Amino acid sequence: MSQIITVTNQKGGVGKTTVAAALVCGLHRRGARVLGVDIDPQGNLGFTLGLDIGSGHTVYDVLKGACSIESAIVPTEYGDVLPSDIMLSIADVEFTAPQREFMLAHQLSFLGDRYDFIIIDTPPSLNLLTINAYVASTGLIIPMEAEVLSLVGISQIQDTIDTVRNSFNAELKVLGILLNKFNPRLTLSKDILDLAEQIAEQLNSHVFPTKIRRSVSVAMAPAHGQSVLTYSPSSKPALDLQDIVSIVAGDRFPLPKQA
Ligand SMILES: Nc1ncnc2c1ncn2[C@@H]1O[C@H](COP(=O)(O)OP(=O)(O)OP(=O)(O)O)[C@@H](O)[C@H]1O
Repeated sequence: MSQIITVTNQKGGVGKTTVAAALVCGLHRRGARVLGVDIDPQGNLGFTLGLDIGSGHTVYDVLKGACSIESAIVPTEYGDVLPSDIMLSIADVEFTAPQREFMLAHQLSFLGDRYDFIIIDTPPSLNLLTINAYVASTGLIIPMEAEVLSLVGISQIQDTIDTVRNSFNAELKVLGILLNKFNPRLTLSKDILDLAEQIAEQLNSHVFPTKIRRSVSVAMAPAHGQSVLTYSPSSKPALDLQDIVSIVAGDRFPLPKQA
């Protein structure tokens, strides 16, 4: 069975796409069969993985029932991708069918055992698409920027997780909170770590022991159609993200020797 992991936080710019792209690329390099699903209308996951945006079917077409999920998946050097579409921004008003929370889970079920991992990148909001991702998922990773404002609004994610667990997907787990743009030398970052640990406890989860350090290489990688993992593999954030990939990959998919 596929492990389906959604990278989520309704706050913008905390590193969702950075983490999702690193997971797709890192798991693919370890020989896992991996699909990245981009449900953020901004389309940044596809862009980061080198996709030519706007050239084929998208997850929007799939959810509308206009094409099969198989026909919309695009293989890339870094793993398969189901690209996003700006039209997803009106999904909340457009998709009104009963059971609309299950649209994505239903479509992913057609893939059977084709993938070991499906990684879903989400928009900075808690809308119908985010709920669809939570309903389809086995686990969530919540990236947070290591600053106070990043913690504001976290209770809304908690409420959404509770709703999904109570009504749609009782098995949904929070795999962990992932602190990003972390500066271990700042006292503030230590205070943030304490707060993040309290939040994680409320979610029955933990803060990943590895924090993602800040580096400009992360911001430069998407312009080259790459995750920071391949764009700047020895940079601090790439090393940190490799740790997270290792945790997700487990013993089944160790890092190949030449990587
Ligand atoms: N560790 C880091 N060091 C430096 N810059 C980073 C780091 N992580 C992310 N960034 C930069 O921060 C910005 C936001 O990152 P990203 O797009 O991954 O966040 P997001 O949560 O997906 O955003 P959105 O909510 O808009 O979808 C990008 O410019 C990215 O390059």
